[in-house]
Amino acid sequence: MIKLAIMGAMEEEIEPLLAHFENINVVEFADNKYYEVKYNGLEIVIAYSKIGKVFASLTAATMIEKFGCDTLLFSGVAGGINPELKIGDLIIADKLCQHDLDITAFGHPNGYVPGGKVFVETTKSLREIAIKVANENNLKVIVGTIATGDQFVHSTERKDFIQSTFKADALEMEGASVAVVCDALNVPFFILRAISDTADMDAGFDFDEFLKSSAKNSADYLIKIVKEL
Ligand SMILES: CCCCCCN(CO)Cc1c[nH]c2c(N)ncnc12
Repeated sequence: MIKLAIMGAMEEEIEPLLAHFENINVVEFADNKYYEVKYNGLEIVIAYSKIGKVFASLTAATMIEKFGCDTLLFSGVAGGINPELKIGDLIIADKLCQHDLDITAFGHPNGYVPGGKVFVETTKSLREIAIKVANENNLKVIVGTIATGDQFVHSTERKDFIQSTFKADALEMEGASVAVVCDALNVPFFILRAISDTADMDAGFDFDEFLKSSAKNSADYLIKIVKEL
């Protein structure tokens, strides 16, 4: 029997998820709120971390170490890099990296530190369930690389650096840290994002306009996946 963690970074990313549940028990811990529900015979813990890699690491580790979750699904929005990704489109990460982790001064590649690895792969079996659900629901999703960093990217210069350095298809601010935590703790995980902007000079405006609708796209798809677990 799996105990499922469902995580987002912002309240707007989990609000459309919480809407599916009732009898929610709220646990306050480490400056955050964890929402416990039962659904389809599953025990689920839902939380939003707050923005950025540090908060996301704290929440992912807490859901696993304190709440005993043994599978983690992330739902949220992202900036699109791959021109195939339009606002509202869905991307499933097959691997993730940290675009702002940089000790290149010592000859190391971008995104690498000793003992770490540039790319962390997500769990294949969870991706396969997600693809099956997408096919059954006629949903267009792409599978690709997501780059994570502690900055809201709103310039083609930074976007182009991330694309050329990591061949990333989308970018955001939490996924790779969730990946490192789950990988280290041996917990299967899945990262899903819907595009809210294209990380260029219009990113801020587009993000404000499309956060809600894109977060709902991601959440609605995630719920369909949860039903298959
Ligand atoms: C109040 C401002 C909240 C920004 C949080 C954005 N999330 C971070 O995970 C996703 C995201 C969407 N578009 C992005 C972009 N262009 N750069 C970085 N991250 C993103």
